Amino acid sequence: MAAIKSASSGLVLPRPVTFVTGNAKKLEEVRAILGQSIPFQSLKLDLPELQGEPEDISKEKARLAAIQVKGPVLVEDTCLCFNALKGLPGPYIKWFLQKIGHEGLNNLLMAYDDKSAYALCVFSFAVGPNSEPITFSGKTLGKIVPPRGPNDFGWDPIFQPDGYDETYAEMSKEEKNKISHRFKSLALVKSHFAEAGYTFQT
Ligand SMILES: O=c1[nH]c(=O)c2ncn([C@@H]3O[C@H](COP(=O)(O)OP(=O)(O)OP(=O)(O)O)[C@@H](O)[C@H]3O)c2[nH]1
Ligand SMILES: [Mg+2]
Repeated sequence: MAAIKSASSGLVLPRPVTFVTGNAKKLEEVRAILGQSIPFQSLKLDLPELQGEPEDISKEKARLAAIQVKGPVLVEDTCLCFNALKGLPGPYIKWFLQKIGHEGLNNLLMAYDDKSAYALCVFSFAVGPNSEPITFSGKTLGKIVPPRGPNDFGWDPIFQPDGYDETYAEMSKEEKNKISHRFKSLALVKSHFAEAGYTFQT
């Protein structure tokens, strides 16, 4: 799908952007963080859980999503990386969380003094199925702690961002959305959209 360069400003996208995710909690946060800054629609699709480096995984997700949507897409892939384990579980956190839970994730670090970790969110934007996706990475540093706070979203109860006494789960949504990996990644997406001056074909 070709994007057209408008005479006056930036690229004209063939359609509004579709944020593709199977995760309702991600969608909630993306809506709260983006507000009206980037108009988007959402599509619930369970994209394959890919292997590899975070940026490559996110780009490939965007390619697969753009093929299905046949238009401009945003996707994101989230990693939780333990420094003592050289970045693992990283992109495989979904399965680790599902299989061993918060306690098991804490136990993985039992043999190490270093409990430091980072949450990484890599958004990818693709104009269409034939265009190379662009990635935007946001990282929040913190440490892994025994679970505290409501169990609404994934590993939020065991991630305590640096400089805070609360885990992500104990913070209000507004507070998390001001400092989170997702907020930082979306700040770059917003800047990109502002610089590119995208408009949409009607
Ligand atoms: O406590 C959390 N706080 C967060 O801010 C957060 N963001 C993602 N996750 C979880 O980490 C895994 C990422 O895997 P993931 O990126 O493949 O997501 P997903 O498969 O759920 O959705 P998607 O791939 O369809 O977008 C999944 O288990 C997500 O539930 C989070 N947990
Ligand atoms: Mg996924």
